[in-house]
Amino acid sequence: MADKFSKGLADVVAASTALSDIDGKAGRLFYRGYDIHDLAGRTTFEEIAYLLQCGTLPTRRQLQEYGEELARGRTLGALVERHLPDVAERQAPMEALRTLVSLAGADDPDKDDNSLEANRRKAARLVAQQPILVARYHAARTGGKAPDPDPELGIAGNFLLQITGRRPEPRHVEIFDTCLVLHADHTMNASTFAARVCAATLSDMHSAIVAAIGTLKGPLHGGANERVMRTLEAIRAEGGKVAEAVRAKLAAGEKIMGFGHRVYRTEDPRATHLREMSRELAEASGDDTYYRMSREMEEVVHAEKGLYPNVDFYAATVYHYLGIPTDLFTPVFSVSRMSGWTAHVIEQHADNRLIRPDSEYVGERDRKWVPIDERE
Ligand SMILES: CC(=O)SCCNC(=O)CCNC(=O)[C@H](O)C(C)(C)COP(=O)(O)OP(=O)(O)OC[C@H]1O[C@@H](n2cnc3c(N)ncnc32)[C@H](O)[C@@H]1OP(=O)(O)O
Ligand SMILES: O=C([O-])CC(=O)C(=O)O
Repeated sequence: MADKFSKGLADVVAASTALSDIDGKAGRLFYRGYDIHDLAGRTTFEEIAYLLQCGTLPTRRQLQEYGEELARGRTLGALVERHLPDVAERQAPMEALRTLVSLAGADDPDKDDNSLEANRRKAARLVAQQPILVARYHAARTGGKAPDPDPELGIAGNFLLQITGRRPEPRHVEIFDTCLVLHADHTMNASTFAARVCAATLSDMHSAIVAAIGTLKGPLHGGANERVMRTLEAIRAEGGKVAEAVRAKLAAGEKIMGFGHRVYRTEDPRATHLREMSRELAEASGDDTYYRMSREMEEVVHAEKGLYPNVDFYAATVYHYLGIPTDLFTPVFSVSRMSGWTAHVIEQHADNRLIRPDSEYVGERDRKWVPIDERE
């Protein structure tokens, strides 16, 4: 029996990892030893996925080969193709992804193989397929057809192309690529932990990813980015009184979406980049209302609660200005985090032990069993 109970496993070290590291006091984040500030804006998402899954930043040749593997891997299987229209009609985006990734597991050529090599191949396919699943889902529900991926564009550019139906501006591609880089991995966040718990039973890669998608969906985790935008939209529709709206929410005991973090005690280093990209896109769009509202919200929440924005806060307006539909914000998060989740499953399988914590029993004890006819 463990001697200490920590609600929400706060401050409990639940795994060892060589993938990412956070200094919550200093507000620093590292992927495999590289400072996020050195990676953001300088590396593509494909380089980061390779870094997480293979351990080093790729050479040009390795990146070329990895790009070819991703291009081959993005073809969807027969089961996914068959069920996609129904799923798009009946399920909300994150539910749909949970279903479609589960179906992709049945289609996967390595489905019965948990070896390191098979896991790496599955990881590349999952990274390649996730943006396609989101785009195809969106096309199916809107009755359109997603444009074919353009071999000149990477994952970021092709995603914007397929979602908006237009060839994206080069700067928009750079910005979105940076967003994907910033969301790729984040130590023992809830969805990654869920993936590792599943993988630690020696279950397969796709099962672990389905667990992760279901976990990312929640509003206290990845689902917050969509809620941020909905909050901004609602405040704008009611006259744009940000300070008043925030104070009313706090007075009602509501949480302000996009603020606070379990680990950071200062600014989330990803928010620093996202704020700047939001500002740039807002100014270029000719309507910076949502950016200005976000700045004001940040000031009020800090003054009232001492809380900082997390990764979900400015990601919302960045995606909005890039023309991504609001209900696809959390799916976009999953497009990036797929690189981290899959790397964590590889890492878990490579040095496994069942994850099975203890619980503190708070129920009644010593109750007497009573036959069913004598119960009241
Ligand atoms: C990618 C991501 O997952 S980033 C996080 C995305 N989630 C959100 O943005 C949702 C809003 N934020 C939150 O709910 C929390 O800050 C979490 C879930 C991120 C972290 O939760 P925890 O570490 O468990 O902190 P907890 O919820 O206990 O908060 C500590 C205190 O700060 C308050 N607080 C924390 N976040 C907020 C917030 N966003 N708005 C208002 N108050 C907040 C809590 O009410 C609590 O106050 P109390 O001690 O007076 O009860
Ligand atoms: O680490 C966390 O708890 C949440 C988070 O910021 C992430 O998953 O990116």
